[in-house]
Amino acid sequence: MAEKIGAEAVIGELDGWTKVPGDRDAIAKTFKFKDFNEAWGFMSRVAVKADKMDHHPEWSNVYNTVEVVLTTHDAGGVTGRDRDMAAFMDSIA
Ligand SMILES: C[C@H](O)[C@H](O)[C@H]1CNC2=NC(N)=NC(=O)C2=N1
Repeated sequence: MAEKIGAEAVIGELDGWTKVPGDRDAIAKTFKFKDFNEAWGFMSRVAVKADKMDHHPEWSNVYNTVEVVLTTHDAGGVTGRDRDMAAFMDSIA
């Protein structure tokens, strides 16, 4: 199982990610795109990556905005898998 490293460690390394409020150890970011087509393209690429990694975001989409929360349920918090997924999202957004 992936080891919990914690939200604070990861938000210190990445731009624009924050710890979710409350007790839950998870990181969040809101991605804004030009329009729905750009947002959906991003989600499609992330979906392929998530399927390959077997690591899945919690997310929602409204038009050009994608809100993402990442945590590792199995580990009860943020792990390197979340950091890798967050970095991938940043690299293609
Ligand atoms: C059985 C399967 O590998 C697990 O349920 C995976 C799937 N995707 C997952 N995604 C996330 N974000 N956290 C997990 O703990 C997780 N576990």
